[in-house]
Amino acid sequence: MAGDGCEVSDLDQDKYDSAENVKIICLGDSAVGKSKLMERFLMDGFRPQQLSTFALTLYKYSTCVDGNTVLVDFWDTAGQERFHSMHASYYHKAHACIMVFDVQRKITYKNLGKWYQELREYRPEIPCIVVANKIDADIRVTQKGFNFGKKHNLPFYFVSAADGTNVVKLFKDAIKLAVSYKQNSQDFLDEVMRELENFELEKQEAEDLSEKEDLSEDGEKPKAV
Ligand SMILES: Nc1nc2c(ncn2[C@@H]2O[C@H](COP(=O)(O)OP(=O)(O)OP(=O)(O)O)[C@@H](O)[C@H]2O)c(=O)[nH]1
Ligand SMILES: [Mg+2]
Repeated sequence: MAGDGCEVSDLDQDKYDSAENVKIICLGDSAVGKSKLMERFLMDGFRPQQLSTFALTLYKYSTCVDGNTVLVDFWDTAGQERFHSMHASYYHKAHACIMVFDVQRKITYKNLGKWYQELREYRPEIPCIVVANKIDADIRVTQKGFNFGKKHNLPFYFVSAADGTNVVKLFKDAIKLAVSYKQNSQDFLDEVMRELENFELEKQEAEDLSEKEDLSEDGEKPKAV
């Protein structure tokens, strides 16, 4: 992405502290359609960027929420989810999560519990939307009750990356939730992290100061008369 000035800060998590940036992550078993959903939503203007070191793809998207420009980074994984565990940095400073399962494979629905548990370990309070993908394969699945959403009090959508059903709604809602989370949250972990960062800074300052004092003491030793 030459020339747009983004390359340096792409993985600079501090940018998510600024008001206009939000980070939305996607979770779920391999092959449930996470990437296809993102591609379907971003088709007109998506700019995939393969960062092989981190094995993830960032999709950048700019939109307007309540009259303000919002830059969204959608984070998509490239394979690690097969091991049912993501690197902590994937969750770090995320503002919303889209959690996907495949209506054709029961196991991917069963595994939502594991994904949700891991999500909550890192991000106890961010909004999370549960998504039943591939409904085009058999529309009758929409008659079924999938209780995971209800059980955890999470919004639930039937979607299809293949024919586009509900995809725009899903992503627009996810962005709104991410922005409102960012504006209103008093996420306990965020607070703790901020406190810890301040604490580290203060500690460092104190150490620097005492080093200086030691030095000046050395330099001003009373001379023997
Ligand atoms: N019928 C149908 N197939 C879909 C749909 N979405 C994705 N697929 C297919 O499912 C397969 C997996 O889709 P991906 O988007 O690559 O899945 P993923 O979750 O990103 O998989 P990993 O990157 O391995 O974690 C592909 O063959 C897609 O064509 C859908 O809505 N309907
Ligand atoms: Mg993928």
